[in-house]
Amino acid sequence: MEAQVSKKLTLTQQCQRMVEYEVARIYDFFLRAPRSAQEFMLELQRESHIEYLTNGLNHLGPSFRVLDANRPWICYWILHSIALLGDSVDAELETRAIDFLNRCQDPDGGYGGGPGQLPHLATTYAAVNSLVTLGSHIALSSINRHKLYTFLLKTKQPSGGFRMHDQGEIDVRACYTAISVASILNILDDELVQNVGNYILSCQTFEGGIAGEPGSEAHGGYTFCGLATMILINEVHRLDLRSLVEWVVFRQAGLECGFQGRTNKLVDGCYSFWQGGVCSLLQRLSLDIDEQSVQPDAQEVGSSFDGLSTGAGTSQKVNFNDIGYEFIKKRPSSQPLFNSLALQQYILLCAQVPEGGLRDKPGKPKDYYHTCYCLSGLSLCQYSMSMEDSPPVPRAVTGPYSNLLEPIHPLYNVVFERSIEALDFFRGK
Ligand SMILES: CC(C)=CCC/C(C)=C/CC/C(C)=C/COP(=O)(O)OP(=O)(O)O
Ligand SMILES: [Zn+2]
Repeated sequence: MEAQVSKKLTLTQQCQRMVEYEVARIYDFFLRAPRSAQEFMLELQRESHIEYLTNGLNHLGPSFRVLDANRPWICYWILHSIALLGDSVDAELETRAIDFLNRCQDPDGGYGGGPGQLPHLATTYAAVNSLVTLGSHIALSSINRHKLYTFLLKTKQPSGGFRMHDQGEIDVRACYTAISVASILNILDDELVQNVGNYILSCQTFEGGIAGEPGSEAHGGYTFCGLATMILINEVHRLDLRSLVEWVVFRQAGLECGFQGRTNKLVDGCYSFWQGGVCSLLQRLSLDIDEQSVQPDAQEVGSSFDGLSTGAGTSQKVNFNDIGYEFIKKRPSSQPLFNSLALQQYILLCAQVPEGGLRDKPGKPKDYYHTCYCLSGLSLCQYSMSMEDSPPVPRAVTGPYSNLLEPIHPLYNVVFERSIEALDFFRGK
């Protein structure tokens, strides 16, 4: 009887078995295939992806009712994916996108999910990142920064957290989206930063990862948001970085070596960015992690990462708006914290749909969200072994070197060059 009960599989275990079977089938086919077929399977189908994405943007008009409260997100996922693929939209589509996002901008600041909808932090982040990705003077100057700052202050809570929207939920996503847009727009100040670090700290769990809110389970999406926020407000040393490293390195899992979002859950292509992003940020923090290892109390003292302030125990006034620039100057440790080649194989063989678009895992349909975050993760992998200013060496890129994507700024997840252009543009404001 006991033996029978123990053989019963939970739903997650049953799904895990089905995915394992499907993944084993794909890898078996790949390993037995002739070299030319293997090369094809590992090729990024750039043209098909661009076609799938451009079609999506063309259909984002008023008749596009699916995900109606999410249209700035669809814009961001598509525009960012196209930019990662080294392409851009034509002038007419660009003008339509700017006009549409402008109609989502609330007269009192921030962006809603569609024209006339309540401003929301998540769609504000998506709209700002879309406009930064478009990058033109018209796109960047369409953002009303003064009103946006007022909106951010309205969402700010005394606990340090932010509310997603008027009467909305308070969580780590809200902190990240608020701080990220304030940072790239050069409007981040002491008032917005006040107590944010305490809130994020209260969400780091016993496992080492970060949860959406205090008392919840550590999750890759929130861990990226929490870690990026702590870096942007110059308080990353307050996290327990060693336990964060230990948590994230074990999230690359399964036969397929993709990332899972949380312990004992299934691998999913989108975590290539959320968890891959955590690894990539931590790779640039290796000195701070070493410091915590030799001096466990470094967390408590006012140290912050080098290049911005002095060492432990001293507190020097930092210009928050310089952090986006300074962080990427930090030399990453030469080795990534995860198996980059195996993750690239997962993305290309299992998450890529050769006809265009990327997905969570075999058996799931493609969508713009997974296309965006699988490609963002693939880009992180490709550049994970390269030093500043040098292109990746061929052995760092799985498949042909023509698979190479544009690099991203790991704190904002916009194409690197556009992020610097936007930082320069708003610095002068
Ligand atoms: C910038 C921004 C808005 C970031 C959002 C970050 C993000 C992806 C958060 C994850 C949310 C969450 C708890 C998903 C769990 O879904 P699930 O239970 O279906 O998936 P799982 O089994 O993989 O955990
Ligand atoms: Zn996913």
